[in-house]
Amino acid sequence: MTTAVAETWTGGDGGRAAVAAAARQVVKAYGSGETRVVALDRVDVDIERGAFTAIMGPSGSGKSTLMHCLAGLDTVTSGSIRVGDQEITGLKDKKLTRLRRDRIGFIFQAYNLLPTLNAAENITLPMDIAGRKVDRAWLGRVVDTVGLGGRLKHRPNQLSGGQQQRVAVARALAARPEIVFGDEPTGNLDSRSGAEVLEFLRRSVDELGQTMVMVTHDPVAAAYADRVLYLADGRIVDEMHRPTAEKVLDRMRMFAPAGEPLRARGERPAGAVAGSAS
Ligand SMILES: Nc1ncnc2c1ncn2[C@@H]1O[C@H](COP(=O)(O)OP(=O)(O)OP(=O)(O)O)[C@@H](O)[C@H]1O
Repeated sequence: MTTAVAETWTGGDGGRAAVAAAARQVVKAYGSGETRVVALDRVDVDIERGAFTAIMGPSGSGKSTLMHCLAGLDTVTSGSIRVGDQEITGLKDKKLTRLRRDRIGFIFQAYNLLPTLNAAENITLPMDIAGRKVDRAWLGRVVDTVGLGGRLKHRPNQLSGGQQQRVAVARALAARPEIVFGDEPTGNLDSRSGAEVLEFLRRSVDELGQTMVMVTHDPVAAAYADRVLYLADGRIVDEMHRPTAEKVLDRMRMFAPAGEPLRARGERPAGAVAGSAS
């Protein structure tokens, strides 16, 4: 299988597209001549609105590239990307920047919080910079959902890693983006803090109706999603609905290149130093 597309483009959600983002025949190649690398090879995918999608696959299979192309962080070599109803392929930098700012949220492995600002200020910073009014009622719900109520006046260095990542999650959700993309959002956290953050991501989908897309290597993390897409050599080779960690691990065994060690949360490949595993 090389496609993961929905049967219909729009649903009954008041005319809003049921598909939050889509890729059609997307090719992304880096370099040229002998050094040309095809990171995405004619990928078709629909990201369902209001659902939690995980993207998995071996190292180098194109997970981050797919996420970056869907989020307008990178351009495609050919094919097209839509966010909602808008074709973003070919948009000029300024328009892409505005689209990312207004419609997309990001959570990265590094929390990227400003050390001099407290949690509340970090959460509203992107909106303050954009000159957007903060919707206090919504912000209250987001803060409750990620469980930060008592810590809003704390600076990042007064918070644990898990709490800092929750601030980053709240920052991503605060502006009510159409989609939140996470690149290994729990990659730097111990399993307990990671589970907390994943539970908040799940709640943001269930209770706030957020659309979430997460790149992960971790079958336990992927089990929080509604659907897992598997990439190999730049193609979508499989997908799974209602995953469990065991089923994801079994599927990973099927697709792991010979000799590549499989990792579950907390396990690191031999010789890796803490924090270096991607
Ligand atoms: N800027 C770049 N220049 C050249 N090649 C690149 C660049 N970015 C990615 N690639 C190549 O594209 C392929 C896909 O990379 P990508 O980072 O998307 O994989 P990934 O599945 O996210 O890997 P990992 O799990 O290791 O993060 C790899 O072969 C990678 O070396």
